[in-house]
Amino acid sequence: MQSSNLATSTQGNTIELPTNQLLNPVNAEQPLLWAKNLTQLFAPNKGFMEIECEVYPGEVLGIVGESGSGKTTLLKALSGRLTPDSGEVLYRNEDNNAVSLYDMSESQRRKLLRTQWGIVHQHPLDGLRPYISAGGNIGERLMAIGQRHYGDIRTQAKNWLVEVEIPEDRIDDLPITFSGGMQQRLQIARNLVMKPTILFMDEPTGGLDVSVQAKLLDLLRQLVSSLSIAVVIVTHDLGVARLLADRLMVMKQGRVVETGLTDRVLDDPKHPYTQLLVSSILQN
Ligand SMILES: Nc1ncnc2c1ncn2[C@@H]1O[C@H](COP(=O)(O)OP(=O)(O)OP(=O)(O)O)[C@@H](O)[C@H]1O
Repeated sequence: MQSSNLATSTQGNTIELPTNQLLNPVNAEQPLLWAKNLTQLFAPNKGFMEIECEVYPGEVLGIVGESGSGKTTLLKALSGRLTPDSGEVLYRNEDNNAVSLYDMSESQRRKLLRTQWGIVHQHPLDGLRPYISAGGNIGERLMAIGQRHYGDIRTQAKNWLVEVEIPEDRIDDLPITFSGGMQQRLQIARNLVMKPTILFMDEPTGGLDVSVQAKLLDLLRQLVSSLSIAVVIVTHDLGVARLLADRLMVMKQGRVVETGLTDRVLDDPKHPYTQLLVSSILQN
């Protein structure tokens, strides 16, 4: 198992990674995050049931399924934002200890989310502070992990704007003056600047025009692979899943009906529901 604390960014810059991030996800043997018998039901068949899943360091896990199958609710529970009815979510922390997300205090969980994890929402303004500058949106996350040097923070914010293809002279502009695609790229920069161990994304390209979607997907793919971050991405778009995910979990009515490597699941689906999902894409 190889580990390193340096990686090359999409712009060729060297980016420092936390020492607990592994650059060779395929050999990572222990999950970073895992769920045991996780259930959350708002009403019969509304939510998710008896979920068992693991996320390994550096891998991209895609959660796919039709609208209403429970993907977003599951993502919220996995990312510490929704206490489930029953079951456990465990996380391997920086000391290599397994900690139970919902046994922590609310403030410990919030701190974990602020300092070690990233969350990219479908609607960028849900994940940005609209009335502080673009640079401030990025810098705030660095301050959350204890950085205090204003000059360094501004330099890193500028580098990340460039990384996500936003002109650096927009650093003092408010996100509300940005296009939807730029806002989404800023949200991604805000989440990646503190080098999270896990990034949770809910339909990150969902609200964007098709041409903007393609560019953003390409950028995401490059960033995720160069930083070797573990990602859990919810999408109903199998094209997005194919492009980004190493492994897929297919959900139907709150249950996981199939899991496997992305190419296997999409090219040779075993469950009739997955077969239906895949064939409906092929017919479009
Ligand atoms: N807070 C809530 N209270 C009651 N019902 C809810 C709540 N949140 C979600 N649901 C219901 O749970 C089910 C699963 O919703 P969820 O948003 O997780 O599905 P999804 O697969 O992400 O769908 P979509 O792709 O449309 O976002 C839906 O029937 C939804 O209406």
